[in-house]
Amino acid sequence: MKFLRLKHGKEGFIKLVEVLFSILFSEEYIQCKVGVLFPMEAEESRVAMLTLLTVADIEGKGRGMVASQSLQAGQIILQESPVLIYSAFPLKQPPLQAATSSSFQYCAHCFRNLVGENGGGGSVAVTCPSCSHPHDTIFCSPKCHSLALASTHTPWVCQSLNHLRNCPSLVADQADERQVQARFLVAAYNLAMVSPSNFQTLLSLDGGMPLNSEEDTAAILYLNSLISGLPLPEGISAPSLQLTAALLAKDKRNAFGLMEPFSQNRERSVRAYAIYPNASFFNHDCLPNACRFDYLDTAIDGNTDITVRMIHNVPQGREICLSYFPVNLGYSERQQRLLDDYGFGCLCDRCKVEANWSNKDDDDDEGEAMEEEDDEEMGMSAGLDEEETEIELGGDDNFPHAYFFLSYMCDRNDCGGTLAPLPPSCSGGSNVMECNVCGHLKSEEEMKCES
Ligand SMILES: C[S@@+](CC[C@H](N)C(=O)[O-])C[C@H]1O[C@@H](n2cnc3c(N)ncnc32)[C@H](O)[C@@H]1O
Repeated sequence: MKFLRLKHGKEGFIKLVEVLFSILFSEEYIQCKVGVLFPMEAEESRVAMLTLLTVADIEGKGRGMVASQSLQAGQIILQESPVLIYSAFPLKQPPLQAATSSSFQYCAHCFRNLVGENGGGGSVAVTCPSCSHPHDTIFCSPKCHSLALASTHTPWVCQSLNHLRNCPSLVADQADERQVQARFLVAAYNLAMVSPSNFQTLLSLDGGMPLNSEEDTAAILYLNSLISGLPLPEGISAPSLQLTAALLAKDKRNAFGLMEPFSQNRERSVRAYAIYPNASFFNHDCLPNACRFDYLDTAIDGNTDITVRMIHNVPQGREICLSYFPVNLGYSERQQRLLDDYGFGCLCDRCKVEANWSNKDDDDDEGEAMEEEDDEEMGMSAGLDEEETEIELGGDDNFPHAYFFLSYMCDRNDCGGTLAPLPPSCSGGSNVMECNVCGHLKSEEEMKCES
């Protein structure tokens, strides 16, 4: 098998991994400066990808993405593959009757749905012969299986997941979240072995999260002892507590949830988590100017790629931000989530305005606030033409972002998605908006009729 061949036949590679581990597991590494750590080829590929965007220091936010040139509504500004991807399902076996809603349904490598209209599996699906719970590790095709053997599901991953699934303290006593974190750590340590440069990229991401609580500390201690107990390849020592803590923080701050398709009246759950090398530089804004699309169940290659598109035009030099959650959340919930998950309080223009709203603790849905706005104000905002799609935050002190909600919020029930125009063609910008959650396409005419 590939892993064993590497271990016994390619001493040079193993030496490299050993050196890497010995550096990585030392405390000094975690305190090193990022620039020093990128290998040349990773740095070069970043530069090549980022012709439209520049990574820059942004006051109070660390690094961020800035437009290197003016960007047009709908323009694709970033499309890239993950450096790391792992299942969002706990390790424990679901009861048989729940199997249809579990990881049984997905390819363990590309995470496409194995059933349903886009199911990639069908009769060619392959089960991992070495997994103790083979149903947890199904691949949609022999191709995905062989790709996984060399990357996401190496024999070491297979052995480690088997070990963890048989660990009663994890599968019986720990919360689902802990089991998913254990999956992440296995994926991350595997990355160090199969792609040292991608592992370095992972380590270079933001994640100096201070421990929030005794619970966090206990979780890190527990997970580190769990991972230290895995059968590590010869010559590789157990990971340090500091490295495990740093990896968990990087995951928490940078992982994107790849979601189940939208379905009305059903809460959307996460199918897999993915970490992208450049998309991780986007900071948050509660009124974003770009948004992400993913097309996990498409049949074409690159289904786990992230695509980031501009919501509206922005000039060169402007910071490009995403919203880390649906934009229709209320002020208090947004602040709480950012504090809990990312360790910062949001000071964006929208939050500055909403901080002064007297009912900010009750604002669980911005849509309601919007409906209370008078028609005149809404009509005026909706009347702005394409040339002026830069959002004006100065107009109305009470609800200056009404224009954003009217123009860029999906209005389908329970969706909460953001709309961005389809990519412009050589004949000009598109006037069809796509929702990044439900996928609904809406023409400018429909939008005008509604307003
Ligand atoms: C996905 S990373 C974004 C890139 C990051 N700034 C960096 O230096 O690599 C998320 C982290 O960026 C910072 N951040 C993002 N948006 C911010 C904002 N609006 N205000 C302050 N900090 C922000 C927080 O530290 C957050 O945990």
